[in-house]
Parts: sequence; structure tokens; C-alpha cells
Amino acid sequence: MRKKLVVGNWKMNGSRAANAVLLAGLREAGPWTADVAVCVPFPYITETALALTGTAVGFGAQDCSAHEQGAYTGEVSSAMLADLGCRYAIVGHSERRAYHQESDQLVADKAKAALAHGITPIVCVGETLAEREAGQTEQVVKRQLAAVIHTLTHCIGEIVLAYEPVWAIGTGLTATPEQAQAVHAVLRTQLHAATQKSDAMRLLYGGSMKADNAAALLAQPDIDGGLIGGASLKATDFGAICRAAG
Ligand SMILES: O=C(CO)COP(=O)(O)O
Repeated sequence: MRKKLVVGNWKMNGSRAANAVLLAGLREAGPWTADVAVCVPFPYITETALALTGTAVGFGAQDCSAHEQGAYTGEVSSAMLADLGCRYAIVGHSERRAYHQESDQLVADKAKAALAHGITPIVCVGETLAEREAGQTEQVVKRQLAAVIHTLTHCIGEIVLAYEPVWAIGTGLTATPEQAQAVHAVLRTQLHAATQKSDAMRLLYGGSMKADNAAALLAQPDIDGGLIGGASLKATDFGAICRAAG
């Protein structure tokens, strides 16, 4: 039985004042049976760590560099994230793939860099609406995952994988539990061929997951948690999803 994992992706939201309220709310809303974490903007990692001290809520970043260190202005290395105590780093989010032209290989290299520093990469895959309508969903997510499998080889079992259909992100259009499960099953099968750990790996769904649709999604056999955007910005909403995962 896989323990569920619910991760809040704050994206580029927050302020010191707003974060203090949100994090205090999370302290009050927990604890939960599921594993819970928040991935926050880089500048707020340290204060998030402090605010969550003594709780079981983990924290992490929303990206990391594929490089180890050096002349890469503006980038943040996995070593730095590890230094701050991060447990997770999201890599390959569709917003980074789309707005920062991140390739499948770059995403795989970032996942490798994270693992090298003991950080669990949450690797995102997902198709656009045009790709879904063209019947290419399976092909796209398999291609995205294949690059990660090829690059990580025997370490692939250490990642968390997140299926986030691009058309469901921030749109209020959630994949149905059946649509999401179908893709998760494809991904689990692909992982099965690559690692003996596939049955223990956690596959998260992301895309307009909310308190009122979380339970049905999380009841699917291959959906092991959620990656939550908008609904992670209010402690009561996020707490309700975490409870639904319990
Ligand atoms: O992109 C997401 C999480 O990474 C999902 O965002 P929303 O929950 O706002 O749709």
C-alpha cells in the first residue's frame, strides 16, 4: 500500500506576510495521515522551513538547476536546496516547459541533479489540449517519461512522478478520475518495465484538484496523491485535500 502524498505548488505567489498566515494555518490544520509538503518560491524556503519546524509537513522548491555550480546567473543548484533542508524539487512543470523552453532532456538532467543531492524530484509530465484532441496523450507522456528513465537508469525508482494535463491546470477543468487513472496506468506500466520499484512509486495527479474532487481522484488505484496549485494557497482548502488523501 502506497502512502499518499499531497504537495502544494505555490507557483509565483505569496509574500512574507501572506506566507506567515498560510503556514500558520497549515500548522493548525494538520497533522494528516498522508505525507504533505509545500513547494515554495526560492526566497521563501528558509522562512517556510522555520514556520514548519516540529511539523511533519515537508518543503521544497519548484525547480532546480541541472548544473552543479558555477557561472549560471539566476539559477539555484540542488546543493543549495539541500543546504536549506529541501526534501523535494518540482522539475519539468508544464509552465517551465512552455515558458522557459525546457526540453525533456533538460528536465531529466534536473531530476538527476536533485537526486545527487538527496532531493526527491517531482517530475511533471502531461499533454496539452491539442495533443489530447489529436489522440497523442499516451505518446507525449511516454516520451517525457522515457527521457527521465533513460537518464536516471537504476535511480528512476527514487522519483515522484506527477501527471498534470496542461489543459486542466488553473482552468477549473479537472481530468475525470477515469481519464487520470488511464494515464497513470500507462505511466506505471512504463515504470514497471524500467524498475522493480514501480509498485512502490508515487504517481500524483495535478490540475484543478480541489477539496470537492480530490477524494474521487485519490480513490483511483494508480493515483497516489496530488500536486495542488491554486487550492494550496488557502490553508483550509489545502487541509481539506490533505484530509481527503488520508
Ligand atoms: O500546476 C498545478 C500544480 O503544479 C496545478 O495547478 P492548479 O491546481 O491551480 O490547477
